[in-house]
Amino acid sequence: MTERTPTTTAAVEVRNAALRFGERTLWSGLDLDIAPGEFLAVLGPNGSGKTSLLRVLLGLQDVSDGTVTVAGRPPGRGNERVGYIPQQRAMDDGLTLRGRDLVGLGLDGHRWGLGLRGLRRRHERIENAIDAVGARRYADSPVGRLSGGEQQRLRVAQALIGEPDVLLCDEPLASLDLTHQRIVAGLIDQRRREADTAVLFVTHEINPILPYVDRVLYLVDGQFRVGTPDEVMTSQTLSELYRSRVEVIRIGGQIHIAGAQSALCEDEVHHP
Ligand SMILES: Nc1ncnc2c1ncn2[C@@H]1O[C@H](COP(=O)(O)OP(=O)(O)OP(=O)(O)O)[C@@H](O)[C@H]1O
Repeated sequence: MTERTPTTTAAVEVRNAALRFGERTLWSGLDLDIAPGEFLAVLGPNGSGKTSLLRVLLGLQDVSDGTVTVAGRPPGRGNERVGYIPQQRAMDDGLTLRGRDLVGLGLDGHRWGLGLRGLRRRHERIENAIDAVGARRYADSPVGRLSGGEQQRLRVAQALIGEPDVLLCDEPLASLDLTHQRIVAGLIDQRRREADTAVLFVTHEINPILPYVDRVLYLVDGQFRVGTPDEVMTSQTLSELYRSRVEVIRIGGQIHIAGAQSALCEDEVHHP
């Protein structure tokens, strides 16, 4: 096990940050502290800058203004304390990499020392990660042959094996069936409860993760709101953000959004 020092400061700190591409401002004046163990959902229509925010936190994109730290450091720079679950995409059928090797890639960049002891520790960590996501049955299969849900469980194991303090998830439930959505969302929630990992979860559909969400960051066309789901997911707040009438309806513990504006796409299938 990696030694964990208790974190008292924010896991992610964003100060007065802006991101611009040419004339276009995706967001500006963004202040955000994400606490250890907090689950933040990042919502918004296509092109509002959700993935770009993750890219900033991964160190793949510089902010135009302001400052950002992730797990106590500037983003990127080989920060082992950050896990990333990319958008679900089917892997190439011909990919012969085995499940356990895919999971092991999540340990690259970690120091294991030389010799058998290091190898044994690495092996144990991989086995534990595979068990934690219930992927033992297909851990030795070529990943290209696995179903989307099985592949996604392995990606979760790969992201969690480094014991991250911050977990960045980019629509990890897209194209999973309801059962697998529940399983994957539950695994992510379990991690933050057991290990105080802060979670940033980009999604178009809040309902599968609603029981876990502490706060929402909702981005629309350069504007944003941050708050609890009860504060942000209201007709008034979303109408202000979209600058047109939007109805938020809560039925059976779920949130449904209806709006005149075609830009709204929370209830549509996304990224076919
Ligand atoms: N490096 C770049 N240069 C110029 N424009 C960019 C760059 N990266 C992203 N953009 C633009 O910024 C906007 C936001 O993109 P981003 O992928 O962050 O949106 P998103 O909210 O994740 O959208 P989606 O829901 O469709 O995934 C898009 O219009 C995109 O074309």
